[in-house]
Amino acid sequence: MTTDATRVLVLNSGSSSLKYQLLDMNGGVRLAVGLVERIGEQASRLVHTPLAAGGEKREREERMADHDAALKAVADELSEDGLGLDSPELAAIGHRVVHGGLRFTEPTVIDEAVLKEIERLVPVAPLHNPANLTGIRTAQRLRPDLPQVAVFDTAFHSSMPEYAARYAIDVETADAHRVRRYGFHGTSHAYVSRETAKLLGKDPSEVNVIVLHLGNGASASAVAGGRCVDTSMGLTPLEGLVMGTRSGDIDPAVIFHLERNAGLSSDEIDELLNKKSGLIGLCGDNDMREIRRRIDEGDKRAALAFDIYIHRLRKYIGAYTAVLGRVDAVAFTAGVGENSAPVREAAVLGLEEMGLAVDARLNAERSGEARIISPDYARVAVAVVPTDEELEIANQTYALVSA
Ligand SMILES: Nc1ncnc2c1ncn2[C@@H]1O[C@H](COP(=O)(O)OP(=O)(O)O)[C@@H](O)[C@H]1O
Ligand SMILES: CC(=O)OP(=O)(O)O
Ligand SMILES: [Mg+2]
Repeated sequence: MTTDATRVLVLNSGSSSLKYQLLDMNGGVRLAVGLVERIGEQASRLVHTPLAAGGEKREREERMADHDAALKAVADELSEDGLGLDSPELAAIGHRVVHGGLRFTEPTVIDEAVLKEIERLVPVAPLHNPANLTGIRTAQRLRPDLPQVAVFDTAFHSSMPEYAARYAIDVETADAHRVRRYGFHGTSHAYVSRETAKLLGKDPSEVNVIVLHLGNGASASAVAGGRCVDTSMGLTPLEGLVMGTRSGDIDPAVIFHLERNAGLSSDEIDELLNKKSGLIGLCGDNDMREIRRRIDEGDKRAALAFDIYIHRLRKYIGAYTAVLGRVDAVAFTAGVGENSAPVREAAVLGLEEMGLAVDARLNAERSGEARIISPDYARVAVAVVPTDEELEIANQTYALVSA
C-alpha cells in the first residue's frame, strides 16, 4: 500500500441491490455514493452521485443480470469521474457480509479460506451471503492486488451472553448444526449505539441503549455499556420484529402445520416467511410511506398491518427494558426509524410509566442529524440517530489495512 492510498470503496450487496460508497479516509470525505436497484430484473437502475466532482446525480436504466454486471456498471461510473477502481489511491475494498457464523467476530481480510466459510454459511443467510460473495469475487477480479475486507453483520452480537444466544432446544442437535442466535445489522447497531452515547454527551461504556433498526429488514438490540447483550434476529434474519417482507417471530409449529396440512414444501414456506410476509403479506405494501398514505385514506388492511408492526415493536421495547434494567436511550434508525414520525410516536405511546415519551413537535421535525425527540421531563431519551453502515465498514476496513 502506498502512503497516499487513503481511499476505501465500500460495497453493500443486498439480495437485489448494491449500495456503494467511495470514501477518502484522510478526513473521512465521501467522494461518491450510489445504488443499483432491481438487479436481475428487466430494468435495473443505477443512481450515482459523484460528490467529489460537483455532485450532479446520474441515472442509468438498463438490464443488469447479476451483481457482477452491477458492479461493472458502478466501476464504469466511477471511472467517468476519474475515481475508477484502477486508482492507485484506493487502499482497500470493504464488503458488508451478512452472516459470519461463529468464526468471524472481527473485520477480516478475505482470502480463499474466508470465502469458503462465507459460502458455507449461505444456507443460514440465503438472501444475503450469495450476493455478498458475488460482490467480493467481482471486486477481486477487478483489483486482484487490493486487500478486500469483510465486515460482518453478526460481529457486534458475538458479545451476547450464552443465555441470550442459545435457543432452548436439545444442546447436542443445536451444537452439531450450529443452531443459535447470531443477530444481524450489527454494524448499524454498533454505530448507532455509539452515536447515541455521543448525542447524550457520554462515553458508550456509560450508557444502556435500545437500538431499533427499522429498514426493510428490521431488528432491535439491547446494548449495555457499548456491548450487545440481546438482539431480535436469530439464526437467520427472519426472527424478531415484523419487517417489510419477513414475518419475524412466529410459533415454529406454523411451519409444520403448513407443511403437513397445506401441502407447502419447506422451500415454499421459506419463501412465504421471508418474501411474502411482514407488511407486504399483511397489506400488499412494504413501504411505510405507502402504508401511512393508505391509512390516511381510511384503508383498514393497511391500518391493521401498521398495528401489528407497532405491537411487536412495543413488545421488544418492553423486553429490552427488562433485559437492560436501566435504559438511558431508545434510538430509532434506518429507513423507517429515521423517517416515520407516526411509527416513533406509536411505538412509545402511553409508556410514560416506563419513562418513555416523544415531543410531538420534535418528532415531526425533519433533519438528517442525530437528535433527541423526547420532552425534557422524560427519564429515557428517545432519539433519531441516522445509521451509516458504509462509513462504519470503511472505518473498520481502513483501520485493518493501515495498521
Ligand atoms: N420518508 C419515509 N417515511 C417513511 N418510511 C420511509 C421513508 N423513507 C423510507 N422509508 C422506509 O424505509 C424502508 C427502507 O429502509 P432502508 O433502511 O433503506 O432498508 P434496506 O437497507 O433494508 O433496504 C422503505 O421500505 C420504507 O418503508
Ligand atoms: C440482515 C438484514 O436483514 O439485512 P437487510 O435489512 O439489508 O435485508
Ligand atoms: Mg439495510
